[in-house]
Amino acid sequence: MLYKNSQNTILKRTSAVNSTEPKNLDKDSSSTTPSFLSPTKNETVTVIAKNFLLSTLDWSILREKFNFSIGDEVNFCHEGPTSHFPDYFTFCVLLVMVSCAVYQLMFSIIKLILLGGICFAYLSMVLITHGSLFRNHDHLIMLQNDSQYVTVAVLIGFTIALYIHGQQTEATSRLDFLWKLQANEEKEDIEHLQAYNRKLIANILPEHVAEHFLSVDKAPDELYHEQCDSVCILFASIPNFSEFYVELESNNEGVECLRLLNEIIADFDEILEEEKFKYVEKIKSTGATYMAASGLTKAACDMKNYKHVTAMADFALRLREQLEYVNEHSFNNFKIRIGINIGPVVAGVIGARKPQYDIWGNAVNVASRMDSTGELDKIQVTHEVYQILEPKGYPLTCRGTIKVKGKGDMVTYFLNGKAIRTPSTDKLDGIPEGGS
Ligand SMILES: Nc1ncnc2c1ncn2[C@@H]1O[C@H](COP(=O)(O)OP(=O)(O)OP(=O)(O)O)[C@@H](O)[C@H]1O
Repeated sequence: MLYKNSQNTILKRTSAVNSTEPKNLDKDSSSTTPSFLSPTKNETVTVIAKNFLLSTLDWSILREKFNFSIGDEVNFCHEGPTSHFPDYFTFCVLLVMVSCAVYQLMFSIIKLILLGGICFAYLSMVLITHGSLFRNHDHLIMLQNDSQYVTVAVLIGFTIALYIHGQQTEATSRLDFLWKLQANEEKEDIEHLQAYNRKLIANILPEHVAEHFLSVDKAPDELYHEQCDSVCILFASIPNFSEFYVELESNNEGVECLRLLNEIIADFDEILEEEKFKYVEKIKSTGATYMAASGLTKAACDMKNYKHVTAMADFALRLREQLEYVNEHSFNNFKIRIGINIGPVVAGVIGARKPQYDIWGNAVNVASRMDSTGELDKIQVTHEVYQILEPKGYPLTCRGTIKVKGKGDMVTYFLNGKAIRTPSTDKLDGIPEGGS
């Protein structure tokens, strides 16, 4: 049945083609018509045979003959513009829609409006203004279905698909944005934490040691230690603080005493912030004993002018002054006792979870002994320290020989005051301060 319809249509169309190109068709037919169907026979038989042969022609020949462009007048089609390939227009519109859909920064609702607009505009052309284009196309290629409505379905389906895709893209972009925001916040938090950790480590450890521990190429279990040749060590203790410390209900079980000790130690720490004490490093405070050292790094060890030793002497004098100030304001009578020594030490960090920087060596033990065997309100120094400070104008008094546990007899000195530079001689002169 279908074949019959097609054949009829072909017959109709070939007659139409014959009317437009009669010579060519005749030529073609004459060349392809066998001799037993020559015009000398019955005319009706000839026409039937010719039409039969034309119906068996290759589709490509027909297509070649029907290669019309839009606007060509074709007798057997409906009126209006005709194109053999109106699908191309549909494909072009689909491409335009795809180019809108791939634009990621656009809201999906705006995409929908845009796609809807394009779809509406094209469909009004397909259905209203240029409907004949598709109908004629159907006639031209003898389709039984209606390509006009297929185009409508394709376009609407495509618009919906692109809208869904747009929504998914938008959701992904929003998620990406939120993740980026979260990642930035986390990055800032980590940076703050890192800065805080750095500060903490820098407070626990000397700057150069903290740098070593914060460096990435440091092995986790590696022991940090260094040999320092000329370190000036100070021990400062307040022996009568134990008399002051009592646990009573009135002083909150001793907390108020600790509060005062904390203030004293904090004041000592604050003195170290001064530029002139940059050579001095606090090592630790144990109870009412404060321990400091200078010359622990190459930069902080001045072997020419012994600035790290003079800085330590000045620091010891400042500690004494500071305690006097505390006494004045807290109505107490604390007494400080200071010992200073110089010598080689080994510096290192012990512990992993709570690392502690410390120094060890005979020089440290002797410095501790200078404190423990010293006198209240006095700064006792060894002969080595005396040899450095004395030429620099510091007033020192020889104490004589004392017995030091584990060291035997030692000649020690008391540092009496600061050294100042007199403008006339440009030499360092000592000005005694307080003590003998
Ligand atoms: N790194 C350090 N930190 C604090 N104190 C130290 C340090 N190194 C040594 N000392 C102190 O130096 C002092 C002298 O030490 P040394 O080893 O000569 O004697 P000791 O017999 O071990 O000590 P002690 O007589 O106090 O029992 C000791 O009281 C010790 O506490």
